[in-house]
Amino acid sequence: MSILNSSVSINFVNPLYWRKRPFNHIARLDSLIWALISDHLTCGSSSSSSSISKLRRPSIFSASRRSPFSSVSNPEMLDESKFDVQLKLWALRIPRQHCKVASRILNGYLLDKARVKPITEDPTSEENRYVILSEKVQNPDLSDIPDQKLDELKNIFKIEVVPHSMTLGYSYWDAGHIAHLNVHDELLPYKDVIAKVIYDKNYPRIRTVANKVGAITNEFRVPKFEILAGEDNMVTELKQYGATFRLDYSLVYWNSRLEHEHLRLISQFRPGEIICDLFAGIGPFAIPAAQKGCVVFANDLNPDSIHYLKINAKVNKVDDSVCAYNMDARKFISQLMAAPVGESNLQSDISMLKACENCDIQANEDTQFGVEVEEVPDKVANDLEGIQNSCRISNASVAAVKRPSDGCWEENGNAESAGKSVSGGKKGRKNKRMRGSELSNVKTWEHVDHVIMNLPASALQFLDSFRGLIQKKYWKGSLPWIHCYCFMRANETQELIISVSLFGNMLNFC
Ligand SMILES: C[S@@+](CC[C@H](N)C(=O)[O-])C[C@H]1O[C@@H](n2cnc3c(N)ncnc32)[C@H](O)[C@@H]1O
Repeated sequence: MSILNSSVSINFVNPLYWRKRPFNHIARLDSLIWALISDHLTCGSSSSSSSISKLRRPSIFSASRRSPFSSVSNPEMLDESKFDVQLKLWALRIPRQHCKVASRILNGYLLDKARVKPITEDPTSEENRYVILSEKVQNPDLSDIPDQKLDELKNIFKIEVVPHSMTLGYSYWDAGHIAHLNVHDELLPYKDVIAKVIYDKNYPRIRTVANKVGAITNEFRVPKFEILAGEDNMVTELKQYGATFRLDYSLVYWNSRLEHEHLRLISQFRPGEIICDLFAGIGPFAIPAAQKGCVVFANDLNPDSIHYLKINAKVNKVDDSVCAYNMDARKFISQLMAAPVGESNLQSDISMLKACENCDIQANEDTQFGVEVEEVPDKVANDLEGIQNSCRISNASVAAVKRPSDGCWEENGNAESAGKSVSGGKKGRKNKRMRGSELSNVKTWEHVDHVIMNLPASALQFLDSFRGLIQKKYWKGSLPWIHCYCFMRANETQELIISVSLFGNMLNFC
């Protein structure tokens, strides 16, 4: 069959992409530090104040964005309004007596911002209040919220959705314990004094001041840092749209500026869908997708990323629906989606198992944030069966794996919703969270809804792994969406990239 049967979406990442994104908290921290640097240098010496006018602005202040500083040599002129972030959200207008129970039901879907209450007064009536929904609820039809929760709400009151906007301003923004700098060449002679000022003025809130050195060249896309002041500890915790992420900046890839892109893509997923993330990092697609009720097979070549991905799955209580793998993406997808055919597949099952075992979390290793992550032994019913059994499944005894002809979700007596899921995943399986035993029945050679390939520098080169992978005799329902990120040079067009990537790789459905 021809390529037309494959559904591939290529997300073009324009080099200016990051600059177009709204400020995020890391960038904002850069700005605050920049203010501090400016302050220190202008106040500290007259010669440095003259050099300040020649200083290059931090990268977030691109030509397309005005600096928050009207005059960089005068910190008094800091334009705080430039730090404003406008949130356009949805809220439920609810009789005030039902707010408490509504908040309980909507747990995980409420606005989750430090120091901001998700319940506020209705400006039009004293009898009601607004329950503000999180950014991940993007549609006023509330299709991002599980049906079961909506049904529960509807049994109590009539749901009324209203738009709600709010501004998080300069005073709102806070920073984690790491001040992460990107000191430009002109400032390098001052780097230690800059770090000392930041550290002294902000300790104990900021306990580590680190500077990024050199360009990122390694395959794991991890920047190198030098510690300029404080303790050598790059482990931190941050939040994105309600999910918590732990990571070691010195070991894994992380870019807070991708938050909106993560959110945009996840808003396309429906509960019950099967997602494969080939370059998952520490899980910014995988964790929220699982929170939405998807089943996620997440892979990354960097063992440290997988270590934190597993921790993050546990911390966010979705470890029963995220399977983590530590392999090269090409091998991962070929093994994940290949139909089981006798002995050759046994080999791949075993290698998948090994890949999983290699990155097991050590018992009680990550205790610094007060959560202990325990070793959960792999429970695999039968090595001869599908590779999905190689997931580390907690709190579940794995049910006997069904033959490919069995309905994916029959176990719930919900074959119809299974049918929906596999035939294009309109609404999935009623948003029910996967349990380990159900997860073990997912057959990724029969159906996958979305594949994420977020390694813009080279993801296109992995597209040929799909050639001949999907077998018509096993496959059920529509073909997967392949979300493949790439950079686009000025002299390239979307059409060119699509034609080279797709026809060059001859994606097909055999
Ligand atoms: C640009 S990062 C994206 C990570 C994550 N999706 C995110 O948004 O934060 C790309 C990831 O691909 C991983 N990676 C690089 N080469 C890989 C390969 N051949 N197979 C699997 N993962 C790979 C890196 O370790 C890195 O975590």
